[in-house]
Amino acid sequence: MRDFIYVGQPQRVVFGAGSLARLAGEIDTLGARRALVLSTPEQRPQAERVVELLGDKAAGIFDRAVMHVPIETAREAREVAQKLGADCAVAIGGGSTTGLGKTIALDSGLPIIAIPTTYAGSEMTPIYGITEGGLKKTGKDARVLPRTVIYDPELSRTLPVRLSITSGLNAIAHAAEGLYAKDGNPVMDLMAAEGIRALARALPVLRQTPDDLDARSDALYGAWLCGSVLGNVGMALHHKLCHTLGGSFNLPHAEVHTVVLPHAIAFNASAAPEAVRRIAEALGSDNAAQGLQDLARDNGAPIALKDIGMRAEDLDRAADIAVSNPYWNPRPFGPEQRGEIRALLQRAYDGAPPS
Ligand SMILES: NC(=O)C1=CN([C@@H]2O[C@H](COP(=O)(O)OP(=O)(O)OC[C@H]3O[C@@H](n4cnc5c(N)ncnc54)[C@H](O)[C@@H]3O)[C@@H](O)[C@H]2O)C=CC1
Ligand SMILES: O=C(O)/C=C\C(=O)CC(=O)O
Repeated sequence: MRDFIYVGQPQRVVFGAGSLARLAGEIDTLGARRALVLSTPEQRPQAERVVELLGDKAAGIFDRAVMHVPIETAREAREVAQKLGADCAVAIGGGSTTGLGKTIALDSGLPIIAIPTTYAGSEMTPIYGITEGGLKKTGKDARVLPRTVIYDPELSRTLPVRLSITSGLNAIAHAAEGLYAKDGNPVMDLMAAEGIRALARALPVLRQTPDDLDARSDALYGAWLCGSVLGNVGMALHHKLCHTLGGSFNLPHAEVHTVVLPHAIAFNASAAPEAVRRIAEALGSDNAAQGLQDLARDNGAPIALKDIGMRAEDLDRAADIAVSNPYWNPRPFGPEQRGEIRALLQRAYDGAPPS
């Protein structure tokens, strides 16, 4: 019998090839006048293109976004926004740039327009992350949810193939865990299954032809759906393991998601059989966990933690951290399950088949 709570998120989403051209109109719709444009150093040329498009609606560029949002960078960006008299920020880039925008919004309330160029999905969530003194903390706050999101598949054409695949699997992870979230609902289930389907279809095409605009559009559509799921329901074991490995051992975000996901899904398979059946169906596979590892490996993405910078001697500490403050999960993974989580991490480290 159905029993759920659904809360819609107040966001405006503009999707389509060439939709970057609608940015100035979207700033008007927000009632704003001067935008600070945020980017990573690598994406400064895209930020400059935005400034050119905006003319006198551009207050300036802050191009120092980096992964996991160091608090010093967030403070600096906030000061620059204030000094330049910006009344909104435009974040053009992946999760790192969107994350920087979110930390500005957290204190200042400055509205954010996100223009995602990866498939991380942060633009659809009220989740923020910030790193202080080497420790990353995450939180949820409605103030950080971007007010407007412009999805222009043209902008992701330059995303390197490896990051296209791993970022797509980062998105799939949001949907996969959404299907067994304790606060899930039928709308999110539909979005999750459709998001996984779209990405599973698009990624092999992008591996072969990274410039294919239809596949870029399909992947970004999947990222929107999967990001929406993450924004609406809770995270579980998989995200906890990735936050532990990324935050405490500085592993690359999308790659960690890619490697860990098959193992987390295998761990949860007996406790959430219907969710896992739906993941497999959306992947077009008869085994969800193996289907996810195949999707990664067949498209040139890493499947072993040892290949993305993890050290064998850190596995014990990773298991300790992960079980010390667990997220809700359909199969418990607190201190009593430490041995099972350590074994899961070993399989992920080795790149073994999920079991
Ligand atoms: N709060 C949330 O809901 C979520 C937050 N995140 C956060 O996002 C961060 C990771 O974001 P990602 O998108 O994986 O990577 P990223 O934003 O760090 O981008 C990785 C690299 O790719 C470059 N890049 C991005 N798009 C490009 C394009 N179209 N063409 C060429 N280069 C491009 C960037 O400039 C950067 O150098 C992490 O800090 C993670 O914690 C990720 C997912 C959800
Ligand atoms: O793991 C994810 O992809 C989702 C959430 C985060 O990364 C949290 C953050 O913003 O750092």
